[in-house]
Amino acid sequence: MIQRIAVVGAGSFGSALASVFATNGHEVTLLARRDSLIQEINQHHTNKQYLPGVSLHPAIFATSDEKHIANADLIVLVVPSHAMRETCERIAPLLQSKSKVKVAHATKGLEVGTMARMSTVILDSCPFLQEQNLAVLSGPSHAEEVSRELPTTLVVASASKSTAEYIQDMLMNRVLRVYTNPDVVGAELGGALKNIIALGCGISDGLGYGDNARAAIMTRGLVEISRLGIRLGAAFNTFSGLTGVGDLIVTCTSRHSRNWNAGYLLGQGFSLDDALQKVGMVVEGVRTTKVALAVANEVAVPMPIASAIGDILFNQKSPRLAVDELMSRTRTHEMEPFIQDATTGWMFP
Ligand SMILES: NC(=O)c1ccc[n+]([C@@H]2O[C@H](COP(=O)([O-])OP(=O)(O)OC[C@H]3O[C@@H](n4cnc5c(N)ncnc54)[C@H](O)[C@@H]3O)[C@@H](O)[C@H]2O)c1
Ligand SMILES: O=P(O)(O)OC[C@H](O)CO
Repeated sequence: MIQRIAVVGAGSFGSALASVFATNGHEVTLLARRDSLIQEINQHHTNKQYLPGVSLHPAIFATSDEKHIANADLIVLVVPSHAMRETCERIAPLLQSKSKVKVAHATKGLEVGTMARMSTVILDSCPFLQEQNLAVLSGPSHAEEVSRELPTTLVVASASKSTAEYIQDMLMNRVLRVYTNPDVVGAELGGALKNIIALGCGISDGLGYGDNARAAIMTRGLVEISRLGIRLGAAFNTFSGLTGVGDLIVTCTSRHSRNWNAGYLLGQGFSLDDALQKVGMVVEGVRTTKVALAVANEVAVPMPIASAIGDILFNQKSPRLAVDELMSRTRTHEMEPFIQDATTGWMFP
């Protein structure tokens, strides 16, 4: 059945998702802020700043008039994490009489200050919404490829199977395969925390270190983010799925990745401000590093790689020194949790 979908945020991923929904025959309104972009999307079906060389589906209707949100069957929020609360607070009055509307978000970050996941921010600012109607879109899905209809997989996570399946049904097509998952916490944390590790891989590549170093950062980085995620309530299996290792692989190895590119520039010697300016799109990993380190400290989860990245980002530590320090940490076992063997002294998983 044709559904009315309002996509909020006309950056690279909002535009790509709007195009998928429109390709699948749904009625799509794309909420953008700049008049020039609205005209460009409606007249030329492009978004050259964020998706150069891509043709968006011509049926997408772009507007800045948020009243359109009130008529939607599904609202998809694709704004950066730092804009999620103000966006939700602004649209809340439009939704108050529509407590049953379905809301999904595709934002991969954590809120600075509250340390909250995005679904918590949405429910905090729109308390009349029902958790059962909320979903998270995540997984390895660079906008540059989704918008060119290159084969991609996504996960829609929701506490409600029927909400997840409703959105799965609207998104799936011959080039987009969508899985459902009940683990909202895991999907949100996997998507947000992998950005920290992608910054680290970019830094290592920017320093001129090789494939061995990148593989080490990805693997040990996955251990760290899973450890924190599980401590915060995520399911272990989610970190070995598309929203965990899948998204980690794509973000740590792709030339499209905003986080990897920002890290690469830092490794090459650019300042954080210059690196962010050069990337020109949202680099969620920077704020997420700050939040993750604060949370990890609170729950006593060790995150040596993330800490080193935090020192490079916020304490002007030289990337080369940070790598040297990581390499010379006290020797340890690979697997955990460990059980001490009284006879041999070895620890076994
Ligand atoms: N780009 C991708 O491939 C991709 C894929 C999956 C998920 N995501 C996630 O989607 C979210 C958006 O990323 P993106 O890559 O589309 O970003 P982007 O940098 O391409 O675009 C950001 C958009 O947000 C808008 N924006 C910025 N500040 C805002 C504010 N204060 N209020 C309202 N809107 C604001 C900008 O105008 C722009 O339209 C991020 O959390 C990102 O992690 C991105
Ligand atoms: O380009 P990045 O690094 O922001 O990553 C985008 C998506 O999270 C990839 O799935």
